[in-house]
Amino acid sequence: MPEPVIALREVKKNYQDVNILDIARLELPAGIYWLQGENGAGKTTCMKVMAGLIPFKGEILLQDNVSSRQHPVQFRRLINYAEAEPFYPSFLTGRDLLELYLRTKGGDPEQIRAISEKLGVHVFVNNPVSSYSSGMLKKLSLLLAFTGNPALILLDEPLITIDTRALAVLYDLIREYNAKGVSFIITSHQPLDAEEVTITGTLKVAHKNITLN
Ligand SMILES: Nc1ncnc2c1ncn2[C@@H]1O[C@H](COP(=O)(O)OP(=O)(O)OP(=O)(O)O)[C@@H](O)[C@H]1O
Repeated sequence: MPEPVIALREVKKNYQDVNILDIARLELPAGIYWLQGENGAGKTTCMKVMAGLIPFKGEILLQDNVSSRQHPVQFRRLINYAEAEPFYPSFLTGRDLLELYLRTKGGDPEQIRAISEKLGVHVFVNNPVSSYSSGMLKKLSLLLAFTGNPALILLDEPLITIDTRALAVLYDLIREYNAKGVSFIITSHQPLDAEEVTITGTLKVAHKNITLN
């Protein structure tokens, strides 16, 4: 089996006393994965755990040797996450956030400028996020997910709220970045368009565990 892009070992996540995830072992080779599960099954929790954004028990390895425990900074640089319902401090502009991400995550500013124009973010990037519609917020969060040099990008419900033009751009980006070696895990209650992306496998979250098909 090729080197996994992400490997989970004995990962457990509780909210207060309630156990939400209990994953003994999961290894994913590079690819594009559709993460499925019923409402409340734990998909968003799983993504936040994978991205190192919330505390959990156990360990996650990226690219076989970057550990969530031993190399937390390097770990977070290799993984990007776009929230289902992004929320940013209202007084910031899209440009403030973009500059912060480019400063902390790095990556090619020209490439991000090009994506911004394709998604139409450049039109409103100088306005405070408090003035954005839900679709504009979503486009900004998707743009931020392509900053840096990630090995894995987690997209939580990326298909909802964006217009059809932005959706076509997003599918192009997923294909383009995947061809460059970037893996994706995507949650969606709607099927991903099989003509736009070839899914490597489906991941099912159920009974606190994740299975790969
Ligand atoms: N901050 C929190 N504190 C306590 N419980 C939480 C918190 N966030 C999520 N939960 C609980 O964890 C479980 C999993 O929630 P999660 O948001 O991960 O599900 P999901 O699969 O993404 O659902 P959906 O498809 O509805 O978005 C749910 O029972 C939810 O109530």
